[in-house]
Amino acid sequence: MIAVDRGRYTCVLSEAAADAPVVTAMRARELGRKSVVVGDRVGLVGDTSGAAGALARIVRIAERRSVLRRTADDDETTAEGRLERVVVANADQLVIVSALADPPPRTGFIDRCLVAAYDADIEPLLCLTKADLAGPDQVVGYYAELELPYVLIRPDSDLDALRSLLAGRVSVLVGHSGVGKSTLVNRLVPDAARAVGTVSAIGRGRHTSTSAVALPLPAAPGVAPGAVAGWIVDTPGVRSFGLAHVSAESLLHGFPDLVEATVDCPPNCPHTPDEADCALDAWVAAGKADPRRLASYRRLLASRSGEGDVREPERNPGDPLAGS
Ligand SMILES: Nc1nc2c(ncn2[C@@H]2O[C@H](COP(=O)(O)OP(=O)(O)OP(=O)(O)O)[C@@H](O)[C@H]2O)c(=O)[nH]1
Ligand SMILES: [Zn+2]
Repeated sequence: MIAVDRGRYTCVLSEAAADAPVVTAMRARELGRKSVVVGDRVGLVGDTSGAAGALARIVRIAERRSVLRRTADDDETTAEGRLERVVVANADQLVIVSALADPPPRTGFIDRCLVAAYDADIEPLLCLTKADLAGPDQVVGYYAELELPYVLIRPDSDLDALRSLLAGRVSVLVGHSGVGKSTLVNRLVPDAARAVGTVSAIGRGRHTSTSAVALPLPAAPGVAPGAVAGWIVDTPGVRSFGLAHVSAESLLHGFPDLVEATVDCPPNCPHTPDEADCALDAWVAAGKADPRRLASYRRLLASRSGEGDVREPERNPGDPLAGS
């Protein structure tokens, strides 16, 4: 299933061929409350001809290989805020799109995405755009301990390195407004607007859609005409990942440079700043991890439990990369 709009699900009958029939379907009643999300492999019955006006029914959702989730918001005070949502099923990779300038990179956001990726058990890839405006050293330095793969994007660069990392996989792209995600999607899938526009379920082009949309990456010309080189899932509606559904321990998976320290924590240590025996403070004091990393982990911890300053909107001068 590659797109959904107002109860109409767009499905492709083959994920490997660019010209595979596209079928519009609705949920069958027997699915109960189970939601169908982009990336789901589904069983279809009824009219699967893909002819104009034809409507099939989704009767089955295959077991998911991975589940990328978010809590809609960190706001515990509203029903919406506590709602856990599946964003995409069966993704292999989370591509975190961040500009190096204009807007400046926000490691709080990147850290949040990393936690979501580890929680979903999919691989993160840092995609640093606007490399023509600023160098990557600060951001890359911050993640030095993580062996986080990254690619640099500038307007005139070829996208070969990125394309090879996307090849044969389902990759979800996330990023703040203005980082150049649309520009990148349009470069990767030159007919993205048209491709999505022709899918009746979506309406008039991608900008009318706020939910995730999967787009087939065209194979390099001459390599395998008509083949799909991989899929990217654009997530125009996802501006961040609320992490209320992730436990404090799981949250640590996004911080592999801190995990080792916690073997010296007392049992059930909450790892918060007011926990006097938390071993994380000594770990950082001993120079074994960057203090900004611990600060970021604790900001995410606090945002989860509804305490503290969740958004951290202002960049403070002592911590030029902070903010989520
Ligand atoms: N200098 C520079 N500008 C870029 C680059 N990529 C995109 N831009 C510009 O950055 C602005 C924002 O790009 P978009 O692609 O619209 O950003 P977006 O992340 O899709 O933002 P939304 O459309 O709000 O979701 C546009 O004016 C682009 O032309 C880049 O690599 N270098
Ligand atoms: Zn601790």
